[in-house]
Amino acid sequence: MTAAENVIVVDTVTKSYGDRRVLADVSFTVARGEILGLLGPNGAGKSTLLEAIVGLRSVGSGTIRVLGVDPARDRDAITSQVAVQPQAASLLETLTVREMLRLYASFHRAPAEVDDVIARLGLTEQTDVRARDLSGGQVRRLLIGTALVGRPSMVVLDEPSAGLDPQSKRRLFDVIRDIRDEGATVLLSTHDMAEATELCDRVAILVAGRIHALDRPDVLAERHSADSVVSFVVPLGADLSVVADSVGDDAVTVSETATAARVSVRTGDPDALVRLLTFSGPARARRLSVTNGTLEDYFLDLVTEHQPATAPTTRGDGR
Ligand SMILES: Nc1ncnc2c1ncn2[C@@H]1O[C@H](COP(=O)(O)OP(=O)(O)OP(=O)(O)O)[C@@H](O)[C@H]1O
Repeated sequence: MTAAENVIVVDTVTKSYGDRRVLADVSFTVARGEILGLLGPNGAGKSTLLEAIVGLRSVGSGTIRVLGVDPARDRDAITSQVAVQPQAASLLETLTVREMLRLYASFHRAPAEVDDVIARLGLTEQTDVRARDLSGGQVRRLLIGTALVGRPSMVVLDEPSAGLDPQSKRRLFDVIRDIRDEGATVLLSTHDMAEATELCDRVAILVAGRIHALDRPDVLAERHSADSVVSFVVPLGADLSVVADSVGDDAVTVSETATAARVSVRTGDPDALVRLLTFSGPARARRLSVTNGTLEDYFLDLVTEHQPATAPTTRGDGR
């Protein structure tokens, strides 16, 4: 990838509020046509970083370039090309969905077709419904529509799918993928590991103001060092000694229902355990499944390792 393709370049950025450091040596790039997800526990610095990237916050040291310009200095270039998902408060509640999107479209030189955006968001039935009469999930989709209607080169979304039902989430993922496929760059923050795994091309994990990992979600999931979990169901009272002898008592967890026992076994060699179960394990083991490390496992590893023990302080006025 050449530097020219990098839409976002963040280089050794540091930011403090008073003597409290909230971003420390943060560096990364995001390419054109890429979806980058920012993951981090509460207070990790995600919003501060997103706001700095769209020029709404200054940084202490380091540089940020978005589409080749300094976002804090060249606000016009940023506002015309970067869409930020607005807050609900910015909706005019007496306007209908179509009126609202037409209004946002009027701010741009070459906006998308409003009815097309409405259809992509799955809001066709609500086209003539006023904003104040929409459900929470519909409002959220409309807000994202206001960001998309200007056909931006880059989109910044803060927890875009929070509060959406599974079907709306799926539709939103499709919309976000579409904008990526059309060549836009998407930067989003999320607390939802499934969303990050499914949607993001790469994920940055921010803990206590530092990026501790940045890679494809499947690569990060594999970095989780813990064992796989092999699960199966056996009849109540089944003899599990051959399993316990092979992996040790501590690795075996049994939860019993009225009719059967679900057994979970942690192991570094799931293949060997599956062979054991197939050829010489407890009789009638069924519903066998193997789960490997997930992005969430690795995320929790990093948080445990790097999160300071003290709780974050409340916000001051250090903007
Ligand atoms: N204006 C401010 N003045 C002082 N401290 C601030 C200010 N804004 C944020 N902070 C502090 O900076 C740290 C990072 O906050 P930020 O909102 O960027 O985290 P976040 O990762 O977005 O958290 P969340 O997931 O809870 O939204 C927090 O400890 C927060 O209290």
